[in-house]
Amino acid sequence: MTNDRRVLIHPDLDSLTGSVAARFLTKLIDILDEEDEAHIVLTGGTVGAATQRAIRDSSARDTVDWQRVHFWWGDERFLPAGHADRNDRQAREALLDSLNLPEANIHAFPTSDDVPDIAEAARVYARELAEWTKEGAIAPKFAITFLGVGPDGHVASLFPGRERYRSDPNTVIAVHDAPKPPPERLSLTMSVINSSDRVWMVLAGSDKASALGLALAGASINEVPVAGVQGRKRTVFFVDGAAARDVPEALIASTY
Ligand SMILES: O=C(O)[C@H](O)[C@@H](O)[C@H](O)[C@H](O)COP(=O)(O)O
Repeated sequence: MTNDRRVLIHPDLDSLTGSVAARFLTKLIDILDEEDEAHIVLTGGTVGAATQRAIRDSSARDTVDWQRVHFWWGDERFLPAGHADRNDRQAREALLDSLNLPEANIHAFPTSDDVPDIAEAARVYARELAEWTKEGAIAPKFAITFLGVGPDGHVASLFPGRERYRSDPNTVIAVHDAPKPPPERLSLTMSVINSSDRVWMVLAGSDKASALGLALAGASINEVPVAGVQGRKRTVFFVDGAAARDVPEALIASTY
């Protein structure tokens, strides 16, 4: 199988999230057969959260040795601890609180009350990433990075027309002007996202169709940031029929 970007089309959101959950748990078991631990990057957003709930509700959930799984985030809203809009709070409620998972395995971005200076918060998370990064790598060995995709084609908190964020040589950036509220966010950079073994994007709804179609038709990363996403081994778009409206036929791997 090549590393070409693959599009898997599902009839609706529920079948999409159920399929991703089943694939995720199966892949994680395979990975843990080979590796001592697995590092996973979670995403914020509604489709990401629905996917997390589907993993939580899967009958196969507890076949995974969660003690050996670490969770990170692709981005975070720069808000105080426990704020309802924080991606880590939403992921804990949707999935992590249901897992037999050590707290030390949860690598959340700093909170705005703990580290009030957002630039320092970005440096704090970059240091934590570095603690788990092997010699010669730029980030921990992320087995799977989940990403939601915005209607404008943003992923994590990398938005169109903000070249300075995507080409930043650091691993974590502070975003001050996010068009998706809240404006202050922290985000992994594209190079870190693309250092992942696998990037799995989850998107549903007709409002995502244009961005996905443009990205797959060769739009620039500046215009449609998702166009710049490429995992080291696999890059998969899990979509529903509405989001797949503009996907070139040749790129459709499966329709369920
Ligand atoms: O912090 C965030 O908001 C997310 O990380 C963001 O990148 C999200 O994944 C997309 O905006 C898609 O969100 P939906 O899945 O809700 O459309």
